[in-house]
Amino acid sequence: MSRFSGSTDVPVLTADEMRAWDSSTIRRTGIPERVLMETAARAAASVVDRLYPHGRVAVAVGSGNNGGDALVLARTLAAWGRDVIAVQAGSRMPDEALLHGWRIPVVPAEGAAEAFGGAATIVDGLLGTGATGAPREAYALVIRAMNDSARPVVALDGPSGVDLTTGAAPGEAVRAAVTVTFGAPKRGLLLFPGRGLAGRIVAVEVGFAPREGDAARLITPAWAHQLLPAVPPDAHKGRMGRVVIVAGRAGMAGACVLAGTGALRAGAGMAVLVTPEANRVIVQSALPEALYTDRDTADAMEVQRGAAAVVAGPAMGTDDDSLAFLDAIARGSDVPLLLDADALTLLARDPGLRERMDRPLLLTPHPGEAGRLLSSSIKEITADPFAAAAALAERFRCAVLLKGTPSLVAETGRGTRVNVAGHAGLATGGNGDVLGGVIGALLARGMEPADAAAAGLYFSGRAAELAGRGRGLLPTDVADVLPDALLKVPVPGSSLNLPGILLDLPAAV
Ligand SMILES: NC(=O)C1=CN([C@@H]2O[C@H](COP(=O)(O)OP(=O)(O)OC[C@H]3O[C@@H](n4cnc5c(N)ncnc54)[C@H](O)[C@@H]3O)[C@@H](O)[C@H]2O)[C@@H](O)CC1
Ligand SMILES: [K+]
Repeated sequence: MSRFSGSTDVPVLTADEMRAWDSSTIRRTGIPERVLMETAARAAASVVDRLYPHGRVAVAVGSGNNGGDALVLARTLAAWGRDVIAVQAGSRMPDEALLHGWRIPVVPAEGAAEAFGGAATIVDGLLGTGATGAPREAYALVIRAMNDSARPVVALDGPSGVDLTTGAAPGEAVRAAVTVTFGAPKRGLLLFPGRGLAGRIVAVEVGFAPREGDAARLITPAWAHQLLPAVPPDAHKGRMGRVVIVAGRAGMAGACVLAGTGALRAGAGMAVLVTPEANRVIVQSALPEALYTDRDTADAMEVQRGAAAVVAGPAMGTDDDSLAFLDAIARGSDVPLLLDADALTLLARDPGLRERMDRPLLLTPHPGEAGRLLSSSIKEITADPFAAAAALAERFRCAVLLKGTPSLVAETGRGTRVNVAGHAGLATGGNGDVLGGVIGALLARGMEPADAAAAGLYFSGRAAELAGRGRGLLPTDVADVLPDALLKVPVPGSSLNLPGILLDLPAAV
């Protein structure tokens, strides 16, 4: 569950983008860097004071501006009457003047374990966006002492040791309970392993000017709901969108049922399931609300007549017959087409398929399928999913939903959207099929492919949150609560009154 204060626009930045935003703010507004630091550190101090109001606070100080934040925070907490001690990790302190004459005991890195042992809470102000590579020796020592202390750690801007652009942790890295991040969440806080080390993320506003240019953005509840077309009071099934679903080779009826269920639960006026005769009895018994068409005898053009969107691929098969049928489907209409699963494997085998169709297109690969489409390895895809999603969008001239944690939506010329709704309970076979159906329904209501993909991710994730956090969640459980997820913007659940946007990304169950 996340508290977004109703925001529709929350950027997700790389370290470079953050630095550029910082310097453009200073240039455009004349605000001194010291004031930004003061604001950031005071916000972080109030998070520490609200979440951990008792006992000594040990503040680990690096030699750059992240350490500067730490000193301002230390001084602020001291002025608020808190008992504060500083641990110096670098060969020098950032700027003692930041302490405004307040006397705070400082111990060297070698004294870190003892200082942390005597504290109730630790603040990590070692490294921020200016870090390069694995933390060097004195820093690594302090980080190890922090992690061994079993005290809650509040990280400033990011857990030290995590690359705030890629989420990589090449050496020692802080395991934080809370990360107070400045200006906007950094990419590396949403990508593993960084995401697993960041804890709860509080993004605080520190006085930056509005951002210029394209950046990745979070898919926020308010944004997703604002995109959702209203259901008119005089709606009829013809106006709510007919979704054609090509899924399930013989013996694989489940994929077809799940995609159809997703489409109908997301509000499609009608779902038409195109699947071999062998699947007919199962499909019609499991989902009597959907129409059935025999794929073996179907005419690709005829079957898409009256459709508002088409979803093709879940378990449809990767043999030559499936390729021929997919080709005929792709060329047989101009309404939006979503290609998932086997259809992506077929597209990788025959990329010319893209040139032979003339319609809005959305691809929804997982990293394995993305790797096949880009002729690269899964490792390369997951090392930089932002780049992979953008490369796919460019290569196939379409919207792309790259599945993962987080899932991303990219389209050339539009900033990437990052999903944080949902949890690992969605990691079950069949949830991708439901998602395809959900997005199909949103496409059928006239949403742009990238918007439908982003909203589909949000509403499916939100449904999983509503369905519960335990293990053993079935895709149909998620689909069944979709109507509730679609209903209204969730009310912020937090009563902590923190000075920023709270992202409570689920930890392990
Ligand atoms: N204007 C902004 O963007 C703001 C930035 N602020 C803070 O400033 C931070 C960025 O400050 P800096 O650019 O000074 O960078 P950092 O403070 O993140 O790190 C740079 C310092 O760490 C050292 N260092 C780099 N990599 C290291 C490694 N692997 N091991 C050991 N030492 C290493 C460098 O020699 C340098 O002294 C942000 O993360 C944030 O905390 C805040 O003051 C708020 C405003
Ligand atoms: K830090």
